[in-house]
Amino acid sequence: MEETKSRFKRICVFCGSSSGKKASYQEAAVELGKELVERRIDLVYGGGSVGLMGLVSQAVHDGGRHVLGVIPRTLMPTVITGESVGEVRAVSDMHQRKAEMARQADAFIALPGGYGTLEELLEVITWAQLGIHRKPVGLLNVDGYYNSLLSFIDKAVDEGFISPTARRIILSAPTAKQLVRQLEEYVPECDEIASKLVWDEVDKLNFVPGSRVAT
Ligand SMILES: CC(C)=CCNc1ncnc2c1ncn2[C@@H]1O[C@H](COP(=O)(O)O)[C@@H](O)[C@H]1O
Repeated sequence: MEETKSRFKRICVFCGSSSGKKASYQEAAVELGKELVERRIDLVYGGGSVGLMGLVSQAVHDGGRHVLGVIPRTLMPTVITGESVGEVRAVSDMHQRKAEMARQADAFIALPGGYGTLEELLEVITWAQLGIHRKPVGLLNVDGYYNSLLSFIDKAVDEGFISPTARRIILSAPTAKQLVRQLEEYVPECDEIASKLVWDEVDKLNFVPGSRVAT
């Protein structure tokens, strides 16, 4: 397979701890893993081997890229979340896990998933809106899984709860190849107020103003 260089060193993937009912969800998780390998991008994710999380991490590991699983100590027993491949970093709670995954990544992708995936996705979007980071965020909209979420967000824009600038934080595409290409081309727009906010070092998620990606 020919390798393509990327502006990203490591991407964080949020996805279901279940596999979903359609084979297309599972195929998309493996496809995304292979796309990261092809572009020489490492993975950070929530650890373990359950559901789509297991499929994407295995695909990246099999392709020879580094896999970092960030997992709260409580979820570490393999009877709960399964064996992790690659490096495992234990953290004390779910909040630390999200902060650590976000700190380690240059971009975020959400595959289909449930509450956990939505929560992680919406948090990094909110952080982008507040200027805590300017890393791209993409939805892998497999078989239109996220159509209703995207319609809801468009309604929130129409109703005046989300600004058009903040709407443009979320990228989406039906395939991994298209989505990663969009993430590569993403140019963050800065809300005037957010751009003036000064966040603590801890909160900043390695964002250096003026740099193309996180350092
Ligand atoms: C006790 C139990 C149900 C464990 C198995 N389940 C899990 N194992 C690992 N990470 C998870 C688990 N549930 C939620 N997460 C976190 O939330 C996301 C998946 O949640 P969900 O399946 O979409 O909602 C993942 O990205 C992960 O960071």
